Amino acid sequence: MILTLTLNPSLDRTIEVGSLTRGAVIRAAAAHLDPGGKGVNVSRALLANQVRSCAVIPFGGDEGRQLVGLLSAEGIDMIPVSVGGATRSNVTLAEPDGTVTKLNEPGTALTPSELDTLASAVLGAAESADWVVASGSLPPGVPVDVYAGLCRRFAAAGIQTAIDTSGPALVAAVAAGPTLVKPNREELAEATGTPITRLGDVIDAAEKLRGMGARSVLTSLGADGALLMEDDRFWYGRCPVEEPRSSVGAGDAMLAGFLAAGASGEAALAEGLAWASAAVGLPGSRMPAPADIDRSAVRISTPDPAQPLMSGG
Ligand SMILES: Nc1ncnc2c1ncn2[C@@H]1O[C@H](COP(=O)(O)OP(=O)(O)OP(=O)(O)O)[C@@H](O)[C@H]1O
Ligand SMILES: O=P(O)(O)OC[C@@]1(O)O[C@H](CO)[C@@H](O)[C@@H]1O
Repeated sequence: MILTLTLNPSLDRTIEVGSLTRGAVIRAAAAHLDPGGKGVNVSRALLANQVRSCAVIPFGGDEGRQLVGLLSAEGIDMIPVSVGGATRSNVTLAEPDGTVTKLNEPGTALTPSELDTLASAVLGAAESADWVVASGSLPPGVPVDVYAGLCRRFAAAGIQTAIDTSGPALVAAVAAGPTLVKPNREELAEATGTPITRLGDVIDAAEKLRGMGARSVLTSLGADGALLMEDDRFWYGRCPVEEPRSSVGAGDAMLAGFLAAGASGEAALAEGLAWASAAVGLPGSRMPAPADIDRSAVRISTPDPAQPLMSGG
C-alpha cells in the first residue's frame, strides 16, 4: 500500500481559453473541476490503475467538503482530517497548444494541534504501508522541517519515503535521507544552487542531491523527459505527446507510475514516463487510467551530457 500525505491540498479549477491577454475579458471554451494537491494526485493515479493507496489530507470550509466529496466520488481511500481554515482553490488557464498558467493560493495555516493530528494519522496508517509519499507545498506557518521529521521516523521504522516538494522544505527533507525525491528542473536547480541548462547539469545536480542525503533522485524535465539517478547509475528517457492538453499533475502521475513499477531502474522510469505523458494528453489534472497509457512511445537512452534542455525551468 502506498500512503500519501498532502498538507496543502486544493480544488483544481482548469479553464480552457483560446489565448491569454492580460487585462481582457476572456471567454472560456470549457472548465473542469478536479480534486488536487500533489499527494492527492498520486493516490488518484494509483487508484485509477488498481494500485492500493490511501490519501491523508486536511480539509476545511465549503471547498474542503467539496474536495472530500470529489475524492469520495472517485472512490479514493482517504483519511480526511477536519481543520479550521478553508481548503484553497487553484486555477489553471490552459491554452490550446498545451501551455498552462497556474495560480496557486498559499492555502490556510494549520495550527500545531492540527499538524499533530495529521502526523499521528500518517504515522498510524504507515504501519501497513510500503511507501509514504509526502508531496506539495507547505501551508503558511508549517515548519519547513515537517517532511524531514517524518522521513527520520519512517527511516527508523524501515518504511520507504518519497518526497516531492520545493525550496527549504525539500532541502531539509533531503538531509533526512529519504529513499526518493522527485524534483522538477527548477526545484533541482534551486535545491542545489546549480544552473541547469543541459542534461549534464541534471546529472551533476542529482548527484549533488544524493550527496546531500537523498538515496534516489527522479528528476522530471517537462517535455525533455526525465532522468533517474540511483546508486551511481542513471537512466534517461522521454515519451513524446502528440497533442498536449494539460501538464498539470504530470509529475504526480510520473511518481505514481514509478512507484507502482517497483521504484527502481529502467523499467520503473519507463512506466513513470508512460503515465506522465498520458496525463499530459488529458484535460485538467485528470489522472490516466490503463486505457490512456501507451508504453510504446517511451524511449530510454544513454544521456548525452551536452544535450540542451528545451522546456522551461
Ligand atoms: N509537453 C510535454 N511533452 C511530453 N511529456 C511531458 C510534457 N510535459 C510534461 N511531460 C512529462 O511529464 C513529466 C512531469 O512533468 P514536469 O517536469 O512538468 O513535472 P512537475 O513540474 O512535477 O509537474 P506537476 O507539479 O504539475 O505534477 C515529465 O518528466 C515528462 O515525462
Ligand atoms: O502549490 P503546490 O502544493 O506546490 O502544488 C499544488 C498543485 O499545483 O500541484 C498539483 C499538480 O502537481 C495540482 O493538483 C495542485 O494545484
